[in-house]
Amino acid sequence: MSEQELKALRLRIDALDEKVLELISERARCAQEVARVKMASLAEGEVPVFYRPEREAQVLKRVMERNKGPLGNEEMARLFREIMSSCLALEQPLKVAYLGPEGTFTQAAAMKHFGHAVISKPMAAIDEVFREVAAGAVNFGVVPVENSTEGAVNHTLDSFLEHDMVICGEVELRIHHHLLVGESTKTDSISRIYSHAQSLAQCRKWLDAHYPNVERVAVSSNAEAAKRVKGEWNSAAIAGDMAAGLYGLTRLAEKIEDRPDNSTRFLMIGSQEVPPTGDDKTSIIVSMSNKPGALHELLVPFHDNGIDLTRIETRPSRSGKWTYVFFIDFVGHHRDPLVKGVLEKISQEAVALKVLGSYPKAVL
Ligand SMILES: C=C(O[C@@H]1C=C(C(=O)O)C=C[C@H]1O)C(=O)O
Repeated sequence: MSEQELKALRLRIDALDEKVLELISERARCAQEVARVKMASLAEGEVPVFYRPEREAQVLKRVMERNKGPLGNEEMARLFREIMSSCLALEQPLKVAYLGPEGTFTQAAAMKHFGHAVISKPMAAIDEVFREVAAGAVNFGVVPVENSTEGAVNHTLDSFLEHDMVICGEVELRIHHHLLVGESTKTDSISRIYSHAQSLAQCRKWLDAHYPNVERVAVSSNAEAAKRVKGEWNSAAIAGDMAAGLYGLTRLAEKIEDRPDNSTRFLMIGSQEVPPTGDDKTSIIVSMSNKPGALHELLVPFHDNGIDLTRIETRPSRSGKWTYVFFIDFVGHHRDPLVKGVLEKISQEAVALKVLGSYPKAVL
């Protein structure tokens, strides 16, 4: 390509960037106007709601539907995700607590869902995230809820039994683990591998094949594992890209998870009810009396009404020995007439029924 051609193309890009810049600024001014309208239409004593997850899901979906390339739909939606995040921050910067420390997959999930223009706060444990949200110190919390290889995150499910929380969103992340070492690690003398118990489990076969006699040490998070390795000559960590970058570690082996489709689902928790978008999910907790056929009774109304169950999990109820609660996710919104009918039917049979929230299905 000639120098002249290159110069002409760069001039075109400069001109386009100017237009993009002007359009983004115009969009941001619109968001400021939206904030003004929201404030002006408040009733006496009413708190303004700036963040509207249902609207954001619709914006992203529209972008993906209309995108003609060459950028892929997900790539384009990610760009718009960040533009919206910045526009919302002009209205009100969101405060988000997540399962920390910095560099965890939960932080990556928080950024994927809310974008980077949020004030984020790492918490030491899942229960702390719930408490921070309940105390009103942050607007939302982000916690892992299930992994495609290892199943439920029980700490999260149990925390829902203890706190009154509304689920207002979900996000899924593909989880890639790497074996990481620090500058001072002697790679032929590794005698200890740190990681979170879930991640050690997700890489069990790989570890059995490559480091069968090395001690596996479970720590509170992958980021904590990465942090420890930094100063030790005989240890390695299993963690993801964010932790590797944050602690300046190098990859001795990449993508070592046993299943290539290894993914984790995260929930956004808060106190805000989300209106329907037409493509929603609902999460409920139900406890049934301990009698034969109780689970069957619980599931029949879903089947009869053609409602798609996406997940069912059982946990001890913590209020009596050998009594259980069911965590159920299904497609639909609790305001849909069909879903309403099913929930009414179930509540007639159940000892207790709690709707944890209806929220847009993950777009990204
Ligand atoms: C602009 C609004 O407020 C926020 C910002 C949005 C955006 O930038 O598109 C969308 C929804 C809200 O989270 C709105 O409610 O429309």
